[in-house]
Amino acid sequence: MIRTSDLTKRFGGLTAVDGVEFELGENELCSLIGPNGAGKTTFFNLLTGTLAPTAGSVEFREDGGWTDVTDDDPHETALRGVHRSYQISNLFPTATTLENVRVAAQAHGGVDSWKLWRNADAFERYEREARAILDRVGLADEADTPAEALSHGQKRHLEVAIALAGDPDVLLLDEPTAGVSSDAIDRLVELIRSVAEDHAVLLVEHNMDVVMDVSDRVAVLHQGELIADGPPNAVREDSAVQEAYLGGYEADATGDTSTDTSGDADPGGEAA
Ligand SMILES: Nc1ncnc2c1ncn2[C@@H]1O[C@H](COP(=O)(O)OP(=O)(O)OP(=O)(O)O)[C@@H](O)[C@H]1O
Repeated sequence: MIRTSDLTKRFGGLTAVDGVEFELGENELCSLIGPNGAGKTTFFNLLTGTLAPTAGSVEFREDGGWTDVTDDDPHETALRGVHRSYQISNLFPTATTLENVRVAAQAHGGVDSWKLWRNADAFERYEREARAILDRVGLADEADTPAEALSHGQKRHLEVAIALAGDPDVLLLDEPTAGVSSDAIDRLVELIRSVAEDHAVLLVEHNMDVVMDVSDRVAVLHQGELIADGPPNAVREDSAVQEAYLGGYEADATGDTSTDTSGDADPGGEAA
């Protein structure tokens, strides 16, 4: 669905993303992992057009061929079907859960979607769409709750709902489990799994139990370079990956999903 060639981003003398060749297939769930500062967020920002690359290209698959979207801005990439959730909450806090999703669905509908006085049915259509999405992400009972009153885990579900409201083909999820309690993580993992059944998903995640559990593929960035890309088990055994990032990680046989490899510099998100 989306691929990069020699994708590079430099900030002054620092190469944050270094010649990355990457491809995400239809309905594939790939996790992007790596230590703090490895370049994961920068890579996301290059895919969505939030940042322009120093070199290389981004292409998106549409109409049976590849379209060069390297110079697209975030609005253009969103219209093509690339949507992301954010590490830092991007919600309207005082608006209800339903309104947050309805506004996102309406925004995707384009300029005419705001001329609701011309089309009385449009408002209801977007609201119906929003309710169906809330149902899918398990927030139907919270439709009238202000976003700020949701639990931390529910807010992460709402962020996924907002991304889904853009009717994406490719979903980029930026640390969706950050700061979420372990019982809420199980529900979030189920949601990620379900979303990946009909979307291509690229997941940035520090919780290795989650990564090993849900991913079809794992890609590893280290100092901006893609040092491994393959099935979870093969990547876990890879000696370069062990050295750069996974040193000491072993899957927890008890199913405890608390393992977090984000390192000391950043505990991986806000408190629960
Ligand atoms: N706008 C910027 N200007 C200068 N340097 C930047 C900028 N954005 C990121 N960097 C640097 O680029 C490198 C990669 O950062 P990035 O945020 O992409 O890493 P990351 O893998 O997402 O880290 P984390 O896991 O902590 O979120 C870091 O050294 C960071 O300091």
